[in-house]
Formats: sequence, C-alpha cells, structure tokens
Amino acid sequence: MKIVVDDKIPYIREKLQMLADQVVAIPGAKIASADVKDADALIVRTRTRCDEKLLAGSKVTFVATATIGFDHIDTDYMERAGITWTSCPGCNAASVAQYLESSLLLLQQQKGLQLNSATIGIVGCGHVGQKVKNVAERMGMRVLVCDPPVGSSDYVSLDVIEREADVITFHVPLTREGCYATWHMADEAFFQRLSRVPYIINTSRGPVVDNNALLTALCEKRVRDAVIDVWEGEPDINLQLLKQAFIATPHIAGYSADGKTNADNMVIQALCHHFHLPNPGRIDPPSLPDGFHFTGDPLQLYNPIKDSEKLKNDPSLFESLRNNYPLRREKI
Ligand SMILES: NC(=O)c1ccc[n+]([C@@H]2O[C@H](COP(=O)([O-])OP(=O)(O)OC[C@H]3O[C@@H](n4cnc5c(N)ncnc54)[C@H](O)[C@@H]3O)[C@@H](O)[C@H]2O)c1
Ligand SMILES: O=C(O)[C@H](O)[C@H](O)COP(=O)(O)O
Repeated sequence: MKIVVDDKIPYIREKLQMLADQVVAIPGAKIASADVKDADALIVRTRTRCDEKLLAGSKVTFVATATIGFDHIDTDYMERAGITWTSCPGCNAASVAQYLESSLLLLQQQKGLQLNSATIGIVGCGHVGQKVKNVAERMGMRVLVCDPPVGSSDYVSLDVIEREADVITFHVPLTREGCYATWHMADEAFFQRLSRVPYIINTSRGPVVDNNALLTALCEKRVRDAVIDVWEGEPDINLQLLKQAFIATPHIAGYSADGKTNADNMVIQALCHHFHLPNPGRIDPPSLPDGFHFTGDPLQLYNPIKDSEKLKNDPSLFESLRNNYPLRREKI
C-alpha cells in the first residue's frame, strides 16, 4: 500500500510507516495528480484541494483530512468517484476553546471588557461553539447562541446577537450554498446593523467574515476591536486588517499538540477501518518541558499575543509560523 501524506501533519509518520509499504510526505500545497496517481490513500490538511483535478484517474480509494473543517474537499466528487473520505470532527475543538478563553481574558485585561457583565453571541454551536459556550458561562458571561440549522428553542436569531452582544464569535463551517450558507455572513450590512460596538472574533474560516467590511467597521468604530485567526486569501492576508486587529494569528487556534494528536488518531483509525488493518496504537502528545510549573493562569499555558506579535512583525511568515509551530498543550 502507498500513502501520500502532507509533510506538516505532526507525529503521524511513524505509525503510517507501520501500516504501508510506502509513505510519501509532500508539502500540502504541492501535492499534485502525479503524486497520487499510484497511491491508495491520501492524508491532507486544509492546504490540499481534494477534487477531480487532483484525483481523477488515480488509484486512491481513501482520503482523510486531519482537520475539523473540510471545505477543501469536493465531497460531491468524492461521492461520484466512490472515494471514501473522512475528516476529524471535534479533534481540535478544545484547542480553539483554549484560544477563545485566553483571548477573552486578554480583552478583559488590556481592553477593559468586563466579562461578568458582558454578553457573548456564539454563531454556530457544534463541537467548537459548545466548548466556547462552556468557557464563556464559566467566565460569568451572558451567552446567546445562534445556530438555525440545529434550530433549538434555546437559540436566538442572528439579529438578536447583532442587537445584544458585546462579543460576537463565529464557529460555523464555510459553506457557499443553501439557506444557511456562511460565506460573508458578516458582511457590510451585518456590520451596519450592530447596536453595541462589539468585539468580533473569527476562528472559523476567513471568508465567513468579509475582511474589507470588518476593516471598514473597525475604522468607523462600529466594531470595538477584533481577534482574527482565519483570513480571506490566506496566506496573502489584508495587511491593514492585520495592523488594526488586537489579536491577529496565522490560523493556529486549533494547533495544540492535543488537537493534532487527536486528529492523527482519528485518521489512523479510519484508515485501518477502510483497509482492514490492525490499529498500530495511540499517538500521544509530547509533554511540556520538565520544570514547567503551572500556576493555574490559562495565559501561562497559552497566550495568543505571542503568536500575534510574530505575525504582525512579519506577515510574510504566515505559512512558516504554522509549519514550525511550537509545542502547545491544553493541559499539563
Ligand atoms: N481556526 C482553527 O484552527 C479552527 C479549528 C477548528 C475548526 N475551525 C473551523 O470552525 C468550524 C466549526 O467547527 P466545529 O467543529 O464546531 O463544526 P461543527 O460542524 O461541529 O459545528 C458547526 C455548527 O455551525 C452551525 N451552522 C452552520 N451554518 C450556520 C449558520 N448559517 N448560522 C449559524 N450556525 C450555523 C451548524 O449547525 C453546527 O452546529 C469548522 O468547520 C472549521 O472551519 C477552525
Ligand atoms: O479545520 C480545522 O481543523 C482547523 O482549521 C485546522 O487547525 C487547520 O489546520 P491546517 O490543516 O491548515 O494545518
């Protein structure tokens, strides 16, 4: 069996080598049809578009993305071509919730947001949104949730969030079609309708928020400040928006080692199931260095300002900062 794998999926290679005759690791953005022609399985991140152009005429019967989002996979084509595909639901949801918790604390410490008297609007309440809801409730915030596809009677519409939220955070998949399409759901009209000059947080996908409209809203003080992890046009991002945002990170909210190894384990389980192979065993995240004494402050475990400073100092490092991400744990 031959497996082609994105060379920046950490910790996974050794286990794949126990399962396959040949494992070929290639930078995600460079994986091309010639590379997968004689492969049986393809394992990617968000940087490989998996569609007919890549896969037609190949031997591939199994595609896995070691991520939660799967907007880079043409799922209609996969179905038509009879290729089994899988993502990793929930793998790094706790990592994104950690990013949110630290960002909210920083907004309190450095921007004067009073968490225990503020209302947060959570748009999209699946694996990530639910964990963010728990964090926000623990911090004493009033929580409003908008998730029309789920349609719970406890949830509110987006216009209630536009009216009442002091912080609005997006946790939806990127979708371009259908009545719940999320592409540019925060557009100029959305920003015009805001009542409370909120903080905007986006860790979902860049194009969920119209980046130009957000920049205008920041400049016109209809948005108080922004925390942005995902960008339109990554890695060629809007540099004005980068400058204006309080926290601006290179799509690393989900980059805890815990989230990465969860994804690895889910991919390997699905691969073994598909090819009827015995599972070679769990992958565990590396430990923090000896001598790390946790004081209980979430910012000690993860402080997004450090990632933000690196990107602001040199935006051309967007992909390199992602590819060489330091060890981050959700817990000790
Ligand atoms: N920045 C990162 O590192 C990072 C990490 C993980 C996930 N993500 C992104 O976050 C997204 C959400 O992740 P998840 O695991 O919670 O996904 P999920 O599928 O578990 O939940 C998404 C939720 O959004 C809801 N939704 C869909 N369309 C909506 C709309 N128009 N309005 C309101 N709600 C809507 C769905 O009903 C669902 O409950 C992923 O698809 C991915 O794009 C980013
Ligand atoms: O969807 C996800 O899981 C996240 O956006 C993930 O962190 C993206 O990471 P990448 O595949 O780009 O390394």
